[in-house]
Amino acid sequence: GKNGMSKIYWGPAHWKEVFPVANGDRQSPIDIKTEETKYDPSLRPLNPNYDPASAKIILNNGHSTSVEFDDTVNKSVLTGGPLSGTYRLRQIHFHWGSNDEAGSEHAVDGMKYAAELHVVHWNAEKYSSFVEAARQSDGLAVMAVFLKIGECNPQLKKITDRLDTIRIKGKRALFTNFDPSCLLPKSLDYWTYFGSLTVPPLLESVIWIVLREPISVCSEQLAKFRSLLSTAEDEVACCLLRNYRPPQPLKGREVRRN
Ligand SMILES: Oc1ccc(S)c(O)c1
Ligand SMILES: [Zn+2]
Repeated sequence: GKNGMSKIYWGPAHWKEVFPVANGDRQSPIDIKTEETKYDPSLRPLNPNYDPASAKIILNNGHSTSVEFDDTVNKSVLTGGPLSGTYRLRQIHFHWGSNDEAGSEHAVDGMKYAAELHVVHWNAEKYSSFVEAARQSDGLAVMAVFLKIGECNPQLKKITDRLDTIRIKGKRALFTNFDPSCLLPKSLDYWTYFGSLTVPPLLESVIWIVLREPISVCSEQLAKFRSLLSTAEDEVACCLLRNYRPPQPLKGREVRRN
């Protein structure tokens, strides 16, 4: 990690030294080459069904900001799409860059968006906890939504307006009555492939569902994400300017589309 003294930057290039799976066969994110995606008629429509009462807190964990949901019961779930069974909503979080030109993790024909939202679910039908599911090849389902620079997003404002109260790493605040469907685009058309977490421990347990239509975000809203701190109270302040992992080798994987 970073500290005031020796600036040891623990960036993505170093992760393989501690997590060898960083060089695995199903790492994320990837650059989606649209001409090579394969239409799959067996893919069903996505069916997100979230209860706003499930939202609990908004958190700065030092490498992103997340909204955490009550995942002790099947109140907010995702079914359909490529999924067999019911996946329970756990949290949403964001990835962004130090400028508006890059920041998304997945790319589309080499093009990056300004940021990316991850809506994280776990297979509560087969496994008894998120931590157990995160170790299974079909344990997690993450919906990725691209954020494209444009109009300020009134739904995203509910989140960006609270970031000044959780600037320091480890800070959290109450955050309820929030249905993350409000951050989804009109079309739920998607690409899907088998991948991993994009942050350490980079576990290869994610069924990725990347929505093809982006939502909008304005520069001022992105600037608020960058003003979060990656450092705790007792450390020299360091801004969370960027937290996206670059695209990883496809290693023969197929990307399907509905
Ligand atoms: O639980 C998760 C944490 C981080 C990331 S990038 C995920 O995709 C899931
Ligand atoms: Zn993520």
